[in-house]
Amino acid sequence: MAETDMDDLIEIIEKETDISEIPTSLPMMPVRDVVVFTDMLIPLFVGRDKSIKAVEAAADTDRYLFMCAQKVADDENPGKDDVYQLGTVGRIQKMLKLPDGRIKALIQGITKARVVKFKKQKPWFQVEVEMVEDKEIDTVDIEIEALMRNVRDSSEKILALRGEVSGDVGMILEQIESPGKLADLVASNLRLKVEDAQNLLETVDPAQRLLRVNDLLAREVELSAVQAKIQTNVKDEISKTQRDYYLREQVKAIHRELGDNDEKIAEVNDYSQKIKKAKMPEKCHKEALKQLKRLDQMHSDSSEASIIRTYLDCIVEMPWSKSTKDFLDIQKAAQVLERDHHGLEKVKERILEYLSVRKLNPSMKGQIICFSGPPGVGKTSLGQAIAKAMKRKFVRISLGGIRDEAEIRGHRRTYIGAMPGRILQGLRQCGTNNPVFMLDEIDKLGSDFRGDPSSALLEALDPEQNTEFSDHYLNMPFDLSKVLFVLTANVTDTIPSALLDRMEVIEISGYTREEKAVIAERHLFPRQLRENGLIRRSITVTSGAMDTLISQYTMEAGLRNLERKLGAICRKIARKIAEGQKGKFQVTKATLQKYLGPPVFQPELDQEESQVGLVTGLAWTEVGGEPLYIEVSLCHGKGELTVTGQIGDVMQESARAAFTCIKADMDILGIDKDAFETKDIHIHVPAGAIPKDGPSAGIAMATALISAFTGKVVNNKVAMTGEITLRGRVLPIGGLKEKALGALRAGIKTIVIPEKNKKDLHDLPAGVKRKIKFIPVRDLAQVLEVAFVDRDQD
Ligand SMILES: Nc1ncnc2c1ncn2[C@@H]1O[C@H](COP(=O)(O)OP(=O)(O)OP(=O)(O)O)[C@@H](O)[C@H]1O
Repeated sequence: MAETDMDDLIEIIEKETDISEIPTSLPMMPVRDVVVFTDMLIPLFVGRDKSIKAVEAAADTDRYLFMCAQKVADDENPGKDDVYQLGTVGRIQKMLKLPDGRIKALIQGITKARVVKFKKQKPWFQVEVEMVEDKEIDTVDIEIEALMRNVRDSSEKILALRGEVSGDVGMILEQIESPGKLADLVASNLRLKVEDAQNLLETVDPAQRLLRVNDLLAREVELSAVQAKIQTNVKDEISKTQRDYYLREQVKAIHRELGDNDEKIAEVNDYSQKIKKAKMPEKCHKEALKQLKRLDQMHSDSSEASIIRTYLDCIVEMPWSKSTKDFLDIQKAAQVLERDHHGLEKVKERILEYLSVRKLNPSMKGQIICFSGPPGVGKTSLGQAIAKAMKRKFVRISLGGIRDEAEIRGHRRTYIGAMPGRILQGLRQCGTNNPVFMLDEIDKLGSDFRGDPSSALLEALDPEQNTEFSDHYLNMPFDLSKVLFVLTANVTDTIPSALLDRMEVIEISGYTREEKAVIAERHLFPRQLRENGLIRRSITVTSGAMDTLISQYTMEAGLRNLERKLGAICRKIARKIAEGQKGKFQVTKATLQKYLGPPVFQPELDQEESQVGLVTGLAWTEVGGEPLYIEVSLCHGKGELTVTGQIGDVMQESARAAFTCIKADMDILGIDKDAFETKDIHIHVPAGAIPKDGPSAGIAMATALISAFTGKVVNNKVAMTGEITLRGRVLPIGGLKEKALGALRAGIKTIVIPEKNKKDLHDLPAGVKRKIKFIPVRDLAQVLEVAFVDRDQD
């Protein structure tokens, strides 16, 4: 195999060889990839067997060798037709046998020759050749001279473009005067294709050959120029990349100096992802991006940046488009409500109606339900049950004592420590935009110079407005229309009327003893057992114990204290078990004291005997209904009326009205006419420290006054409620159910009620109606018929 290293510049051997001395029968060596020109000194690696043999045969004789190019470079064993007939006779100048069997030979081209005959096959090709000489040129004319100069220039140009030093070569080229030799030297260095080189070799006219070389050179110049340009572009590209890298590093350094480090870049990226994920409305999305851009341009340690960060955290966590799927299986919902709550039929029915409408009309505008009733009657747990039934999330916030509008609507972002309002905070916490949202204690909402929270609440609750609820902090509208608001209140009178107007109030009054016993047995006690780590089987509370627990250890409309007391019993038993005591524990009426100490309430005590001037009224307070005792005393004086016992204006007026009423009718009532001039009248309503108000004690006060003036004894088993007019008419009152339950708790057997309240009896639990006698009255005379104790009976 022959290889050439074209970068080793071939030397010009000027020494002339006598061609006639060269034998015409020569060993032939096919060479690939290269055409050997005359006067060319070429190093060859000879590897193929036949070629090695040919070189050895030449070396053994006079070192002449015929070299011709093979037509196909890959051909390992070319035949006579696979090589060009015209080649070059060369002379081996040096040769070296390499350890791997190959030969390295330095061969000099002497003359061109053509194969005349392929001789008998030896281990190598032996050929008969005839020498081919160049056409003679007599004189080098001007045209050839110009051509030669051109060729020299182009060669130098190429060398320069290739980045090779041209000094020596330029000199050598300058020294060559023969156009043929110049053509051969340049051609041998041009990295020509074998066909092109062979073509040149075969051109025997030196001028013609030079012309061709010139053409090839021109092409080569162009190629080299393009190549050089590409190279420059690549270099440019590399240096541009380097420059960019350098600039980027500088920008990074500047950012670092400004506090914009990698963390900040990561933070900004993180926020932009989160903003995308939050799926907020277009307008809000724009605002969020605006704020993010501001953050990006800020020093990350600045206080403003931390404000923006808190703001972005808030808006990306808002449930703009996250909602739970409503579950509206009415029967299942009924089961959930029934399982968690005993009684409350009307309330449950209303809730199921609501769910049914929602099922038929999913786009129904959010209605506002308000549960009103004393503490511990299950308002909150009903709200939770609604959420459970609909499979919605449940949020609860308490509005008690809120006076600042910003609590509802949020602070403007300019305030330090500004936050969104409680409604949006609640939504952010629960993570969906359609929870059951309970606003507790709406009746305790206040207002002062910091604004009116109820008006902000109105905007949040009103289905007409709340699609675009604007929170000051968020500073963008948030749609609250999917939220199911449930409000709770103890009384409805203190709820701002604009709010009250928009809600559907569902009254939940207290429970009777029987109801409490059932609820305690089914719900409260099992829960307390669970919470205290006890098993049901190990403890029993007898019904007698439960009854005493309800009547003597609690005095409430709801169930909170009862549950607390049951908890106390469970804790005591838990301790015993933990200390190693075994067996079953039974809580009876007799052992109850052991667990809870002496009874706290003695309901019958206050009214042990009937007296003159002492009447039992009924009050309706936030904690339910309860007896209200009215005392009247007469003492020596000038007819002055004093009313005490922390009573409000309305009650004061009611006392005056009652007084005037009986004064006007004193004859009929049998009151001594001097009594009003000679006696001072004092009406007192204990307990004096608790504020009381309302007109419903009117008939009770009138009765107490009459009793005091006439000396008639008032039946202590009769309670009364009703407003009185100056003409002695009895007007209706509110909260009859609560009052009746309170009276029952206090052991009252008869209640005098205004006739117009007769319709409310329908709503009373059957147990109450069974145990209490209700006497509807139209005027004071009818009240008195019931109120006074028959002396004979007495
Ligand atoms: N009808 C009922 N059936 C079963 N459990 C009840 C019933 N009513 C109330 N409860 C239980 O009584 C406890 C007190 O009820 P809850 O906390 O709902 O009262 P509330 O009316 O919301 O009181 P507040 O007005 O003070 O918030 C709860 O544990 C609740 O489960």
